[in-house]
Amino acid sequence: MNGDSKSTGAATLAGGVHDVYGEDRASEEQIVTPWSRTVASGNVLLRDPRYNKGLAFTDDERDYHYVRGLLPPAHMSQELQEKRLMHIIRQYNTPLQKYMALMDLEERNERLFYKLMIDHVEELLPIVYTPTVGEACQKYGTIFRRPQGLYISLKEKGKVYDVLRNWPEKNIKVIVVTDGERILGLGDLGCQGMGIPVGKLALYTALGGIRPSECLPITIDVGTNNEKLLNDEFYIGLRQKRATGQEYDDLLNEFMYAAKKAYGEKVLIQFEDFANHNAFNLLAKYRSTHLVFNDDIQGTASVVLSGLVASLKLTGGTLADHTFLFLGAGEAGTGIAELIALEMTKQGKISLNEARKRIWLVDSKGLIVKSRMESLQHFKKPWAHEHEPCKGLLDAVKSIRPTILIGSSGVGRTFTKEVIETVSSFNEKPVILALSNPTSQSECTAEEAYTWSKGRAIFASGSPFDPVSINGKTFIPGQSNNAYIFPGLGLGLVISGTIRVHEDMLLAASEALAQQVSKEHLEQGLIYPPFRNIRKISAHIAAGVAAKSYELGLATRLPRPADLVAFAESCMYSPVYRNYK
Ligand SMILES: NC(=O)C1=CN([C@@H]2O[C@H](COP(=O)(O)OP(=O)(O)OC[C@H]3O[C@@H](n4cnc5c(N)ncnc54)[C@H](OP(=O)(O)O)[C@@H]3O)[C@@H](O)[C@H]2O)C=CC1
Ligand SMILES: CC(=O)C(=O)O
Ligand SMILES: [Mg+2]
Repeated sequence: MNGDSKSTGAATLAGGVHDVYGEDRASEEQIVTPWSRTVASGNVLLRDPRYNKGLAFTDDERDYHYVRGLLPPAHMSQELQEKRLMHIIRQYNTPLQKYMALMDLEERNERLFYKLMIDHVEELLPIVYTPTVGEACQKYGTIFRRPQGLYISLKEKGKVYDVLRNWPEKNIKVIVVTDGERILGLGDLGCQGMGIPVGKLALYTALGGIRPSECLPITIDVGTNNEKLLNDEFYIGLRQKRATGQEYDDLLNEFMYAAKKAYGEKVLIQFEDFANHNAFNLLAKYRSTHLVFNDDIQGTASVVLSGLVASLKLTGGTLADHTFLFLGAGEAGTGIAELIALEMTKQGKISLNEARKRIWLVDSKGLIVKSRMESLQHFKKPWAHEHEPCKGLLDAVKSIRPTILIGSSGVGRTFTKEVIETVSSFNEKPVILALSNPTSQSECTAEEAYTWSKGRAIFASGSPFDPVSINGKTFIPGQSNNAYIFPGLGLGLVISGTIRVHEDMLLAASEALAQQVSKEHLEQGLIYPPFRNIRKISAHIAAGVAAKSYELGLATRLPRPADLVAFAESCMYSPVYRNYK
């Protein structure tokens, strides 16, 4: 018995605080009981990030909730706090310091964090999301302070449901899950991939309006093959090589069914940054039993298709009039290719086979052609057309003569001067998308695309680039990133009570996004609307997705709201401080 003052004779410790539960006096060997109050008032209220509002507590609130004296006497509105925080964040020298400051803020004051994110989305997105989140994942063990999200490792096999029940929130609507094997274009970061689900879910709230308490970031830790991490004393994950085969499948399966048991049939599970040897299989296995989608395959496809549809207004022609060449034939590349082909079949009298013939992909071994069929992974086979082998991208560009060039290889600086000059030599307005993240892995920079194409490229990239000035003309590069799609897509699925994701919903999301591109945007060479309008954009995407879901009979929230955009907007989380009684 360690907390009994009678037995020890010491009723107080540490400046007179009554140590009722004995934590302070317990020696390191003694066992203590973790304990916390359940009603948030006083110091507990101030330290609860969901309810804390710092100096914005009114005098009455300070009285009623026992915080008088726990705060300095001044009052500060949320707007003034926001101004102060932005000032502090802008003082930091490096993006990683800003990232850490923002994560600390989220831990301290959730509403203020989201107010900042929403009001300064263009400035803060590159911090909380790509590219900075990539660096944060690489250094996650070193910068680790408090855990965010739920870790399910091989050690939890057989207990996954219990682990999910440990999460403090019970009403979960969206899970983003990774196993950390393909984090952006940075490869296997093991357990440190947690930064990605955390970042994606912050965007679900800030960009898509899903309540923070309804979001659950999860990392499944099956080990890592990253030697550097395995030898890093600060690594936070299991120190073993990745489990594969049955052992991997069993843990994933246990997780998928435990998630449904814990949160219901309609919990949305977004697969994120799995390596392609698992990603396609997981999607195929669970798409008919769970509400799932793979962001890298499907979300990316939807955002890229949207940008391409918008770009047709600049280049002319229909999708089927274009020739597409991808560098990278993995999740992103083949996912985009499939959706483009599907859209072509919907637009015209063209078969899927005919549509696919307009699309070519290059992988690490060269152009995907028929003669390679035997050795190709299943997701590449539909793209193996009759053609001579081409070793590198440049040869493929010369031979295929694409009108649209898309980078999805995860390898930086692969769109060389020669590649861009060649593609620009036979296109008045070449469409060039350098999708790979983070910035270091981008196939080219915005400046390179505009300079080497002599200002003619219609360019967008996965990670943001600043505007570029060439010979007095300013070019504004767009960001082609699935962050435009998944928050609105998820919102649409959640508010309509959708039970399964259908490809037509991805097309609906894509179309809704393309509709937000105005004439003025196009005149500036932009094929995506600015992120600053993202909440409105997300509401439109959500409405498009929900409408499609009702049409397909997959929505369970009845009756169908008449005005789905207004309904989506009304469902969105607002970070404005609430009054407490
Ligand atoms: N902008 C956005 O919204 C998104 C961007 N991405 C980015 O796209 C990139 C790829 O992701 P993902 O498709 O999931 O990855 P995958 O690993 O599934 O695919 C990568 C592909 O690139 C090929 N590749 C690798 N190196 C080379 C090379 N030197 N030359 C030619 N091809 C090469 C691989 O070839 P092989 O098959 O032969 O190994 C593979 O086909 C990442 O950087 C990721 O961050 C992903 C999703 C969304
Ligand atoms: C954006 C994204 O999902 C990726 O790069 O993996
Ligand atoms: Mg991803």
